[in-house]
Amino acid sequence: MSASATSSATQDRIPVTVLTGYLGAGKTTLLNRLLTEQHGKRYAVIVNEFGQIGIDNELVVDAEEEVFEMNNGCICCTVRGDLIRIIGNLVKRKERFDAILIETTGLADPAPVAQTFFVDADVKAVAKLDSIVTVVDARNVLARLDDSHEAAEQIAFADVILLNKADLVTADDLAALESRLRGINPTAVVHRTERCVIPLEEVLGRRAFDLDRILAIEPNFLGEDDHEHDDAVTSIALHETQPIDVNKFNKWIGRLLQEKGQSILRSKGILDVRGSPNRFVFQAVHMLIERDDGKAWGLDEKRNSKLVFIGRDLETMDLKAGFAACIA
Ligand SMILES: Nc1nc2c(ncn2[C@@H]2O[C@H](COP(=O)(O)OP(=O)(O)OP(=O)(O)O)[C@@H](O)[C@H]2O)c(=O)[nH]1
Repeated sequence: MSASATSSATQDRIPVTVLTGYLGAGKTTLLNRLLTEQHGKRYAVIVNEFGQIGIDNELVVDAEEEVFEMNNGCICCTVRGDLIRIIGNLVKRKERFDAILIETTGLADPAPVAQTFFVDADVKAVAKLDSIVTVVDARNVLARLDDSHEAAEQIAFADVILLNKADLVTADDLAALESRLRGINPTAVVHRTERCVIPLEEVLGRRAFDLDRILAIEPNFLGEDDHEHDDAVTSIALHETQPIDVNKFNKWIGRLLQEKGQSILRSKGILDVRGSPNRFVFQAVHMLIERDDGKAWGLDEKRNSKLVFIGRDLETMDLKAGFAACIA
């Protein structure tokens, strides 16, 4: 193939941006920000989450974009086949998409995700990895670097880092964090952000992914897949069909996270609250809780509640009984 033919083939491949970062760092916040900007482009979004009940797709803004959900496992392990299949299907309709955005679970090792774009011949022919964007939670990252190798991998693989939640730490903390990040990854562009506010062009279409840099960190990148997970982190998904009493729920969850928030890394739910026409959206990172009104329930819609916890020792916390006691 001539050089010009190669470069035009490369240009035709659909660019893929991988959004990664530890649980609760701000990946969905970033995704929503990108999707609501006036970009005039059409993106396909692939969301993978940890936990059997899909909540993230409901938290992604109601944009024009089509959202594909992969909930049956971690994107870097069992659902890689799904990823390959979804991308294959997407590019068949390529005229409709300018780029693909993939939000990984907070526990994903980005290496096997990135690897998919180099080792799978079908994917490689149609899509190219544009960049890996890692969102870092300024408040919790130091603890996570101590106890989770995924957090370090996500930073090491990044082409762009958003040092997010700048509002929750001091300027001195931010400077210290930034130098810690630089120690792990000297080449990524680091942006300090609050709620992932950043111009779209700093994140998308960077053409930043550099295979040689990755091979220098992980020489076996294109070889065998041998990544490991922190098996101590598990998830529990709860489902209720009867309406929830919001006061009981707030009291229960407040106390639970106060007492167990170190072990509960992330929790989120979309609840059917008695007397409310809207979904009640709850989310927390450790003990920091946010509550919001979500979309209104449709008149014929079957209302129900979903709640997911991700963390350590969850089976000791009687979560099912606690949630059941919040029924109105
Ligand atoms: N104070 C503060 N809160 C933030 C910021 N960015 C995001 N949040 C909140 O942090 C929580 C987690 O944000 P998400 O965007 O859902 O994080 P995520 O990385 O997608 O979470 P998972 O997909 O569960 O791993 C939400 O309650 C956000 O509103 C920020 O800059 N400052």
